[in-house]
Amino acid sequence: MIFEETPLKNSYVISLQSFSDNRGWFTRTFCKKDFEKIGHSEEWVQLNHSFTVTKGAIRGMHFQYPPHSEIKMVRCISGGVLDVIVDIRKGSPTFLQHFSIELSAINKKMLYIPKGFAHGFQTLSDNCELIYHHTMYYEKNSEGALRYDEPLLSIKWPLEPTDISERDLNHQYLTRSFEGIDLILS
Ligand SMILES: Cc1cn([C@H]2C[C@H](O)[C@@H](COP(=O)(O)OP(=O)(O)O[C@H]3O[C@@H](C)C(=O)[C@@H](O)[C@H]3O)O2)c(=O)[nH]c1=O
Repeated sequence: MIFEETPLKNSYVISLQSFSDNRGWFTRTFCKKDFEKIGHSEEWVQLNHSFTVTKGAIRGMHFQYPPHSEIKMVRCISGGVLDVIVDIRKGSPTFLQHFSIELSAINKKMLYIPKGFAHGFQTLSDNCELIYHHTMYYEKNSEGALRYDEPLLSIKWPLEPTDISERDLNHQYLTRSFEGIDLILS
């Protein structure tokens, strides 16, 4: 596994190393020892899997408020997505900056998303499947979100949005008073 820190401190693009032969390939997607090198010691307590039918669909930008802030790791196992994270850590030098990367079944890249980030993606093909690892249990009442079209973020989605959930269309725009997530409370 190769870990490359993104410009947003503590978030990583992880490239997997595949062993190929005539049968196909084999790759490791998690190793406690390797992840300890980037300071990861928490347990994954939930694994989730989503399927999105339509190319151009957007899901996001989601996070959980403290004390349920979580580390997330995402991998696309069918199709491809533009995956986007936004730094909403209070006091962070990269506060409200975002990073995006294509994750696909072909490139097998994973994104490691620390606490205090919002996450979302747009599908670049039909029939996209994503696998998520989470260090916190899903807490409906702690869900938070930014809008995918938030002007303070200026995320450039590559495709015209084709499908967005009612919930995601109803998130509020940020106000200038938004100071971010205080991770001391996590
Ligand atoms: C996220 C989640 C949802 N649910 C339920 C709530 C709801 O009835 C149904 C669908 O939920 P949502 O509409 O929030 O699904 P979705 O919009 O796909 O939410 C996901 O979006 C991406 C961007 C993420 O980063 C994920 O962590 C997650 O928030 O599944 C769970 O039971 N457990 C979970 O962990």
